[in-house]
Amino acid sequence: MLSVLLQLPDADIVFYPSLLDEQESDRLLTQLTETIDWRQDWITIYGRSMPQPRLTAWYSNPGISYTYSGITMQPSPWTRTLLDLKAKAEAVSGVVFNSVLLNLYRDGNDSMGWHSDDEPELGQNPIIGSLSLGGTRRFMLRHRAEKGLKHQIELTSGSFLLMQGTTQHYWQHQIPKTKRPVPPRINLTFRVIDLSVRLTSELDTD
Ligand SMILES: O=C(O)CCC(=O)C(=O)O
Ligand SMILES: [Fe+2]
Repeated sequence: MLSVLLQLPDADIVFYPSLLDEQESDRLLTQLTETIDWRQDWITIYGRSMPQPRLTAWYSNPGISYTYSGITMQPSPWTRTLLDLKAKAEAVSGVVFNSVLLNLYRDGNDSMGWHSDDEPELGQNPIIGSLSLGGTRRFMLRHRAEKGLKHQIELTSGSFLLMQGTTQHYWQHQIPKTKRPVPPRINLTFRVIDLSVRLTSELDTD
């Protein structure tokens, strides 16, 4: 499988332009749009409550909830289709994932702001496998300390982006809004949640 290693300091990011072909990607976009248990969460920014600018869903092995930005997501059980996609992501990356966060960007107004995926339960060096389906969106990266260091990559339908090593320590990423008309897009970020970290921090707070 063709892959491109991004030449970025303090990062380990590999891009696979075509994990899935166009026809397969189109079919999956339609199927997942209709069958996933999408939810609209609300977020509070500067004391104001507003709908998160995308729909989300969380699927995982039993008992793995996920908390980020103050939202805790209870898992839905794996579906046949998600398990197939998980197997494909695992085959190229050599990583065994136990969960996936899905994001549905309905149009160019949907987005995800600057962040690192660095919650404690993602472990010391989080491994994240990101599969994109549908409309191409721009994925922007910026170094947290070296402000001039930036990179961007167009996440096309069927592509897979693997982030690992120290990437989340040193870099943030975002999907900005766009005024260009863009078709709907689904992104699946397969993750490895470390349950022992969860257990320890829960015990600590008791
Ligand atoms: O939609 C994307 O490509 C990025 C999603 C993302 O960064 C995340 O779910 O943490
Ligand atoms: Fe992310």
